[in-house]
Amino acid sequence: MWALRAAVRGGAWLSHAVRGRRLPRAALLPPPPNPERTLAGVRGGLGCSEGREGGRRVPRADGRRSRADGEEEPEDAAEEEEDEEELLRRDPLLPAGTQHVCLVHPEVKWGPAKPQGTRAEWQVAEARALVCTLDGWSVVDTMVVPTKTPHKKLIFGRGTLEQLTERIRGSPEITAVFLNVERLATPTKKDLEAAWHVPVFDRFTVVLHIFRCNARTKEARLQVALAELPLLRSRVKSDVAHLGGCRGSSRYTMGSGESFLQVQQRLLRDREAKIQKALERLRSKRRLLGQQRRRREFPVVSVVGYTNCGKTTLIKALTGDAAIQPRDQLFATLDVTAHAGRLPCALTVLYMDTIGFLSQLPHSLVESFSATLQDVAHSDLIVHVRDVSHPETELQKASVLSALRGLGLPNALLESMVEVQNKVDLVPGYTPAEPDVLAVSALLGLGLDELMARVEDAILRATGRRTLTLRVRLARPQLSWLHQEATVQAVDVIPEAGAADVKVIISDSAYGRFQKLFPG
Ligand SMILES: Nc1nc2c(ncn2[C@@H]2O[C@H](COP(=O)(O)OP(=O)(O)OP(=O)(O)O)[C@@H](O)[C@H]2O)c(=O)[nH]1
Ligand SMILES: [Mg+2]
Repeated sequence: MWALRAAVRGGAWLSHAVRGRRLPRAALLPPPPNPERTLAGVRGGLGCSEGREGGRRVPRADGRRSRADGEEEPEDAAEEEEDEEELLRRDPLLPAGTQHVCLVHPEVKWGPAKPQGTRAEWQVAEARALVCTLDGWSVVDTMVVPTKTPHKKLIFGRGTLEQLTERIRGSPEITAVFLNVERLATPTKKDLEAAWHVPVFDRFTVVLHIFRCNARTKEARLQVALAELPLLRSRVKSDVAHLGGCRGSSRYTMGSGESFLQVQQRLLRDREAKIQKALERLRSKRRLLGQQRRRREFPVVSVVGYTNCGKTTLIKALTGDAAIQPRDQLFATLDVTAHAGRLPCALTVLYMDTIGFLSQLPHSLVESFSATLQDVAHSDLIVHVRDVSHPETELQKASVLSALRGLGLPNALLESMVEVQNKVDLVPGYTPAEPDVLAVSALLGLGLDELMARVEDAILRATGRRTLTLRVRLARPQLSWLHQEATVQAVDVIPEAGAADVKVIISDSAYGRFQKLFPG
């Protein structure tokens, strides 16, 4: 799934610090002479229009395209598409092939840095699940290592670090270390790699990689590219610091008047602006689709929850959509997708499958995906799915609720949220402690009728729909209008009157239009 190289690199030069086994070949290359080329060519993707040849556009020396009006915009849709594809081209984050990972979990036992509401063993289980999500990766050793200094450069005290180093270096089967911290500063990563002789990864890189592998639509892929920028920024800084030691970081390059660092930072700013612009284009298209959907008045049910809790499985069960493929994987779903389903009253609703939450999800990842989650704000109902078989189910719930609060959703939407406790088949004799929740097994189809009835009730209330029986004349187009604009539940024809009594579920606005069109 992944090509080699970028595993331990923050650019080609990182390798100076990482000597030992299994070094990627490209990491041993000398630094390229031209920083623009370094980013655009070697790292693949920064400064995306630089270095392109052929075609109608000629890049300026600074890599930007000029237009008569001074605007720097793609000229047509095909070019936009091409630009987007180029933004998405990048080096792999993790090495390819089989990896035998040593999972190191720094445990803070006391003080303000001690994580609340969780236990080391649960955090280790989640970290293990993240590693095992990667193709060909397995955990061969797990160490929970106490630390009083998690914020210091090397995370552990000297003696502990020495013991850890001895154990890792004494285990030749270990090919990588997953250090279960949110983000590793580049110098820390380099020092640990130099000490341990294997690549070291943090949660950010692993989660980002999983996101990359699972992002299907262009929007999701661009969001991942946006989330990657902090990683590229810290690499640039560290590359420059390294260069400073051996070649002089503030050297001005190619007569441009910019220092090496400035060139690279500019390329990153350009890249960020281009990604934002491409995302905005895609989002405005989506907004248009949303408006069309609203015009047709399909109520929307957003299905949210912690990753792997069973959201996709539940939607599949509720809609019977055979094309949906749930997977036992963290972050299997990265795109918001809509699936039509019918409620018992025959009303069609759209279930929106959403990206799952993860506690301690790196901030920039959450931020870059928050626009996707903004869609939740436009739904008529939120269904919060929980995996009650998970040991950390309460913590997961708290983490989802706090993320939802952070989205600034309307109060009415938060208050009407339906909680679904899933995977009850894995907890024999399970009964929910709370009165208002529904216990289901999406996989076995248990409890779904009750859930549908609850969704129906909430949707009718939230969308101002009601059930009415309307007398229509058969000679007039009222019945076909109702079929199109409302949900017809029953038609009782009265032949002698040339009329019918029609039972419909109809929104307030549609009923208003009906009365105007067919007065009397
Ligand atoms: N035993 C059991 N397994 C379930 C149930 N619901 C889902 N699963 C399993 O849980 C795993 C994850 O299911 P998904 O539906 O992909 O979960 P998700 O919440 O969409 O996950 P992400 O998209 O990765 O956030 C799959 O292996 C499902 O078969 C259930 O009710 N019982
Ligand atoms: Mg899913």
